Amino acid sequence: MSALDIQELSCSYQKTLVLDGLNLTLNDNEIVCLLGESGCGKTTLLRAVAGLQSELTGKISIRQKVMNDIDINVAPEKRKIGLIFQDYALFPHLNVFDNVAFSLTSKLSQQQKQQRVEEMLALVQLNEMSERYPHQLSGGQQQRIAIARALAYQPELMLLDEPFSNLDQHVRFQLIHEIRLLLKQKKMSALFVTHSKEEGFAFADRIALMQAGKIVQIDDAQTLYRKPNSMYVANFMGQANYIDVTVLDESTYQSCFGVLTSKHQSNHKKGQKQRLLLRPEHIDIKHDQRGDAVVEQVDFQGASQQIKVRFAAQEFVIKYSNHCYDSVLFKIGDKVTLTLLEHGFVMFD
Ligand SMILES: Nc1ncnc2c1ncn2[C@@H]1O[C@H](COP(=O)(O)OP(=O)(O)OP(=O)(O)O)[C@@H](O)[C@H]1O
Repeated sequence: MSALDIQELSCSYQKTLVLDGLNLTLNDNEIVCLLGESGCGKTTLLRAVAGLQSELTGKISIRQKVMNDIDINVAPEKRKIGLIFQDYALFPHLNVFDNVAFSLTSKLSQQQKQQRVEEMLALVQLNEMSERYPHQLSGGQQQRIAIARALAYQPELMLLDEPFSNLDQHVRFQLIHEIRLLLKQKKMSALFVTHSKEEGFAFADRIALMQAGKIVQIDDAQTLYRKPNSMYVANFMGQANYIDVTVLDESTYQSCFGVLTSKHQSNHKKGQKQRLLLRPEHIDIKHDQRGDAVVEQVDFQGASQQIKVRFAAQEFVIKYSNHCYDSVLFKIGDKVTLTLLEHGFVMFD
């Protein structure tokens, strides 16, 4: 059964289309990340699923129950969703225990409530802190309480809007892994908004990349990075070099690196021009006094060097891994030779 099904969803603000006939399905026990640049409609989509958005057309179903359709608009509190925001949204005047207990229905006895809250606090490993108030907790602890509160309500779907962006780098990735594990333990499906691809990589099973109110590609992180379906996706997912190639036959291409041979056959036509994607780690660099490429910029990044090189009248960005202590260091003006390493022959028109 799908946890969430969105069909042809459109939404406008004052006649400006923000969601444009968008389709998305979340599987059971799946975490999907909505990724995209600022203003592409991520939060609007999350708000639409939560029932907080007006001016919608299209259909939204949660666990096959229709929430939005022509003449249907189920109220937010009846959608059985857990919401987590960037600012934690805890009640400052309630202690941790009461914050977590807040959304529990009055149908539960006092003892059942106590049990549920204790279970949730144990889950986020904060049972020692039930008497504290939000201002006595770190940002990471407050977010774990917000998660405990959302889970206590036993939602059918979790919606998370930039939940990690107020935390520093170290706590952020620790919490991302912790909460992912927790959602998996609880077999919870979740839709998660971020503009950070690193967060998406770490937290989600699949990433839906949005552009101007549409999902342009949805896949796991490796596929999005290695097999982007457009230059927009390729550029969003990481640094990209492109070279012009001419198709010689179904598996060979003429390029500034000579003739390139792919292991796979394509249906490109002989003579066709294509743009070939080369990630910075697909190009090897070696010092060479007789080399026909020149180093223009070097950024030492600890584990690697990012090197800009001019070759064949264009600039290439190369990632050189400092895998041993005395790895070669490059400097501006060095003459070098570039060689292509194995890559996926991803090409665009
Ligand atoms: N209440 C509103 N009234 C008018 N326009 C709005 C309103 N809320 C959002 N918008 C516009 O709708 C578009 C999508 O906004 P949305 O907040 O969904 O984007 P987003 O992808 O979540 O962006 P960000 O990453 O910056 O949060 C933007 O162009 C935004 O300016």
